[in-house]
Amino acid sequence: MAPDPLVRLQAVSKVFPGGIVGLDAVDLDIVGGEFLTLLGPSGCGKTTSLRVIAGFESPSSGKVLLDGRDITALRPFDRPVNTVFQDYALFPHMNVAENVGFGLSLRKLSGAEQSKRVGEALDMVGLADKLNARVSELSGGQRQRVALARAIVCEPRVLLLDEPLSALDAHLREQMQVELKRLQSRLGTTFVMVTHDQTEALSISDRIVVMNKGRIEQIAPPATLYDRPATTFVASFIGTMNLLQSRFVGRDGDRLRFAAGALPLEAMPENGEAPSTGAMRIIGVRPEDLLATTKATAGTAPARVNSIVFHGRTLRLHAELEKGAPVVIDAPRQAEGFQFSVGDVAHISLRPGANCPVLSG
Ligand SMILES: Nc1ncnc2c1ncn2[C@@H]1O[C@H](COP(=O)(O)OP(=O)(O)OP(=O)(O)O)[C@@H](O)[C@H]1O
Repeated sequence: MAPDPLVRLQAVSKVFPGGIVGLDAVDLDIVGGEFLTLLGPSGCGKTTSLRVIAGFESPSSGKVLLDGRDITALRPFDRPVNTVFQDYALFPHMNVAENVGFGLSLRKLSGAEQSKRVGEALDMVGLADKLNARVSELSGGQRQRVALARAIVCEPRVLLLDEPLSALDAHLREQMQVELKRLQSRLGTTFVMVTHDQTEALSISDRIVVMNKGRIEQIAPPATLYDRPATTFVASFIGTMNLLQSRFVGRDGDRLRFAAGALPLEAMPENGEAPSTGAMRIIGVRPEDLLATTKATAGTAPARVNSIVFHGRTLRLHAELEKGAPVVIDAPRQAEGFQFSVGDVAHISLRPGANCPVLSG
């Protein structure tokens, strides 16, 4: 049985003035202690979801529950929830300790207790030696850490993070991803993060919620989302996925067998159900699950190479199958006999053992 959720969004909709739908009947269970990421393109409803949990936005309909209690009408400051904003929202005229202690000073804690907790929070984010520094003297990464310390010092049940790393350069961002995950594990606090960066979501989260147009497309751990996306939207949003139209031709043990032109495809059964024979379906195939050879053999499909892009250990071929269907293949640079040029015909086949999901919608 699934554990009781810490936070539950129950049929939450948000319609903004002018009839703009921010959220459309969203049901979401957030488990205590997990690192959950809301991922999706601009305008899909990520920030609105976060603001509804924080209490900055009230739903047009539906409920927000915390530990089974209805908190929909509770004001933000009465919720055991804290938010780290994209721009950090630090007070420039205060030093680091004052910024971190600000939330505590609103509570009735002794001065000694406040200093102890500020010290501990700064220690957690590796800034114990910057207690008296001015915010203006800090680097972007250090400001980010101060914002985190300020959010965790009040020991919220849920920490909400709205694109917390977007202001950092790529290198620092990757380092902070590791730190953020480590901090979350140490605290055991539930983190809910918004990002539109799929690499960030995949590397940091226990579970990812993929959103599209105010709705949830799929909720799953990173590997499941990558290996078994449920819909064409998720498949195209997470990594690169070839979407091949294919006709179901029958079963082969556990595998479903499809034919896409001359390229035979195996796919995973969806919920154990096979489509009816002859039905056209969309199959997702990762670029690394396709092989390209110079010679045609049984089971290969010809594709004209339109471009070749250097990707480090692999070369990415952008090619066109018969009838103009685009296909992307990642080929190891060292592959024996790898000698394609733009304009060549590559003969494409499925890597033996590759698992390709059958996608809906
Ligand atoms: N205060 C508002 N008034 C009117 N429309 C709004 C308001 N806030 C959000 N919206 C609309 O609701 C939809 C969802 O917005 P939201 O900010 O949640 O998206 P998002 O996924 O966080 O996007 P981004 O990645 O660009 O921040 C969008 O169409 C947006 O224009």
